[in-house]
Amino acid sequence: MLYIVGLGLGDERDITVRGLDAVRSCSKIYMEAYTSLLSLGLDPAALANLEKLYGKEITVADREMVEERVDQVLSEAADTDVAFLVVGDPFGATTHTDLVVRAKKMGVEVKVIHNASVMNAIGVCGLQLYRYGETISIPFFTDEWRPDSFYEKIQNNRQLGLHTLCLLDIRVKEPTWESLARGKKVYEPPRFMTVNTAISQLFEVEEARGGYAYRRETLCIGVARLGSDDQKIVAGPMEKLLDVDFGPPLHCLIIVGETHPLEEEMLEFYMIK
Ligand SMILES: C[S@@+](CC[C@H](N)C(=O)[O-])C[C@H]1O[C@@H](n2cnc3c(N)ncnc32)[C@H](O)[C@@H]1O
Repeated sequence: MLYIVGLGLGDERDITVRGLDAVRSCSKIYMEAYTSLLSLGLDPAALANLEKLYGKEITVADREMVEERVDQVLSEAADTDVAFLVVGDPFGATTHTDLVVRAKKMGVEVKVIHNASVMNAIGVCGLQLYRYGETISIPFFTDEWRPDSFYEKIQNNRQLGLHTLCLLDIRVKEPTWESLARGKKVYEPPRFMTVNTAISQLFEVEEARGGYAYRRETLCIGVARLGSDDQKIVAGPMEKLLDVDFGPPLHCLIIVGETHPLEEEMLEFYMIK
């Protein structure tokens, strides 16, 4: 059996009771290591805390490993119980549908144990979840690569009066271009996009596109470390959020659409002074 277990957004104790029972019953535990800090091994204390609470050794599985060795994980799951841990919910934003499809094709039974995701915990900002449009991802711009296809999506959402959740790039274990050309991979240091970088990139795109999807005064909400004890949520005009220090990752950003009076009342609590 393959258990795909959501860990939630806070710390190791956010696992559900059902998730913990499943993990403790498994003989092998993998953890997805490309969409969150906790699982990145960048915080060794967090990993040690997980292992201590779960009473199991955890193999951190980076994107390369999941892509290249998934069949090995699935063969193990055909013979014994294996848990694959995902920070947040297994189907929140980074879907693990491909893993489920492959498992099912190999005849491996799958059980999913859900948890909170950035996609629903964001409700704490006060904007109603059913008034969001398409979620977008903002990638880091480089000198050669400045993809901005998210712009049309923001524009569509805003034309419909809907809010836009922007997920911000995480670059972990990315090989440098030069090392790929040389045929021997050397990895870039890990990077996480801040709310500030996301806003500067959005301004750059807006300027290049002629400017009508959003403006410097558009109301936005910057969110950092959602679900943890030190989460930070600040609402205000986009240009003012540029100067706010949101602290350590992970960050995301909301471009606010048309608001309902109750949404506005809640937003007041987060408004920049
Ligand atoms: C691809 S999603 C991962 C989704 C995860 N499986 C879940 O269900 O929450 C990763 C992006 O979501 C956002 N994110 C995830 N966790 C967050 C948190 N605790 N606080 C703020 N943003 C977060 C960041 O922008 C990050 O780059």
